[in-house]
Amino acid sequence: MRPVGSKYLLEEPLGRGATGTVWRARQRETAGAEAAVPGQPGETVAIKVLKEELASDADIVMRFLRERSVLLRLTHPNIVRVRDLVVEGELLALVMDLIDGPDLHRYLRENGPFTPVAAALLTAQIADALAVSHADGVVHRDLKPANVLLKQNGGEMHPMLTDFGIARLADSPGLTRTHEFVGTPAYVAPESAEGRPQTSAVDVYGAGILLYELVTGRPPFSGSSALEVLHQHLSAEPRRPSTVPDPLWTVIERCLSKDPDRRPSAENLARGLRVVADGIGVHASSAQIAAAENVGALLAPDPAPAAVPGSADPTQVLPQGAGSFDPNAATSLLPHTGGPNNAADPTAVLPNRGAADPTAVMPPVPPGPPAPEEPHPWQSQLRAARDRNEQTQVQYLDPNQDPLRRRPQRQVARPQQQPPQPQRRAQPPQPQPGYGYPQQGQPQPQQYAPQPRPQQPQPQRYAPPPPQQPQAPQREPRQPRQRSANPMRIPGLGCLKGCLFTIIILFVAGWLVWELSPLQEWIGTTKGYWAQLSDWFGTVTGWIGDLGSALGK
Ligand SMILES: Nc1ncnc2c1ncn2[C@@H]1O[C@H](COP(=O)(O)OP(=O)(O)OP(=O)(O)O)[C@@H](O)[C@H]1O
Repeated sequence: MRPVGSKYLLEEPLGRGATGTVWRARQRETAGAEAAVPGQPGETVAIKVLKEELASDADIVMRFLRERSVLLRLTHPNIVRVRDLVVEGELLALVMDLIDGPDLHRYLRENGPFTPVAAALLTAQIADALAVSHADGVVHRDLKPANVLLKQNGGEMHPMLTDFGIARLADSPGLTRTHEFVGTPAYVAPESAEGRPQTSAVDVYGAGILLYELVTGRPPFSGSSALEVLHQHLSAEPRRPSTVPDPLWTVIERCLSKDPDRRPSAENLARGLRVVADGIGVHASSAQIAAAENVGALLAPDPAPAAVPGSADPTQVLPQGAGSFDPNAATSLLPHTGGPNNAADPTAVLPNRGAADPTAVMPPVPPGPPAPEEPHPWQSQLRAARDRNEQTQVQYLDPNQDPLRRRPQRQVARPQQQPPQPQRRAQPPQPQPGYGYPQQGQPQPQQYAPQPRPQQPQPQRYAPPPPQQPQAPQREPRQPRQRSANPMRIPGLGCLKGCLFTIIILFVAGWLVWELSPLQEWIGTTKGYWAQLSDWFGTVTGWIGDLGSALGK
């Protein structure tokens, strides 16, 4: 079991998509105030761990953080609730409610098409969810059966729309800087394929495709390549199956209109579908049947559709050759350069000169790409989020501020240990402001920033400790020691040397006394010491007298 942040433990993978892997996970402890749902220890959740290539893209990480509030605030009975966002090192994860049930793509594959009534009622609930998110300015942009989870409520199935905001994340400049488009070919609205301005009407188009697929078992447009599918979205009309009642077909046709302004708003779509469901059921009254036949009048477009910022580029052209496409796979990932298509993967990425910034409601990205070496404006927020989620951090602490080092105050307080400091500080500053020795009272960002950028605070908590080597040349050269060349300081060595010296002196003195004094004779004759001394004195005196008389002659 792998921890995600300090609050969650991944238990087993539930499924894998283009943008990441969804895991069943368990809450270890209650999440903090930054989570929309704090949760209880032991609670089971679903966690979507975004792919490494997304998590390592700075733009996507920033977008993820910016969209935190959007993702966390979207609540509706038909929207899978996002409980928390985790940023941990290079890992980005969305913590969601765990939905017990299959996704709609799998359900369709295993059980075949829905009845028209069931399809209308199920799509009406999805339209409810879209209406709420569109009112909040959020466009899903990747509506497809795989993103609808079927929650089992007793015998009933309750559709829950998921992956809000994920298409917007994947469509970050980090992935689209080579002009790609993010989407799933079978569900892409014509204006998205063409790179025209996109609005919430793209979700209504996706709902129309989904509705068609629910009643027929397959999406309306298919082909041998993604490009072929996209061309059909642009120019082909959907073929009407004989099993689809007139009123339902009216709704599908309006949703699949090439002109986004002709598509109903999500709210009107939900209302229209319920009227249709009532009118085509076996117990429908004549009034309900008549209302269903007039459903077209209910399908008014949205007067103020939510826009997808940055999606307007009339110069958009379709890619030249986008690889093969498996129409039976509900999802597909197309390479950025339009190479071969891997039909097993979900969300498609196709060349597109528009769709650069899918952020719908959050503050726009500052215009123009930042200089590569400049810190991203959101970097401090990213750092803060990472700090909050990371379990353990080793952080550098200025020795002067380390309470463990400061504790033995006796040493710090000694006045005789401080004198070299004022001398060093009095020296003129070095011409390398970024790497100066950390001094108390100076702002931290300047101490550790590799480049002097006073306006933009640098993350400092995890900056490596400032190198100490540059300080060494500033020290005063030490005077060579005069007293000893021995670099080792042995306690008591001076005392030992004094003792040895005394012993040598005593030895020499004793030897002189032994040789020059009458000591030897005295010991040999066993005389008394003073008698021997007076004999010796008499001998010396006599010897001096003889010497004097000899000199006098
Ligand atoms: N909240 C959830 N609770 C339970 N299962 C989930 C949850 N979210 C996703 N899953 C399961 O995980 C699988 C993978 O989900 P994911 O959203 O990554 O796939 P996808 O929609 O096919 O791909 P993508 O959206 O990335 O293009 C889904 O098939 C679904 O069954």
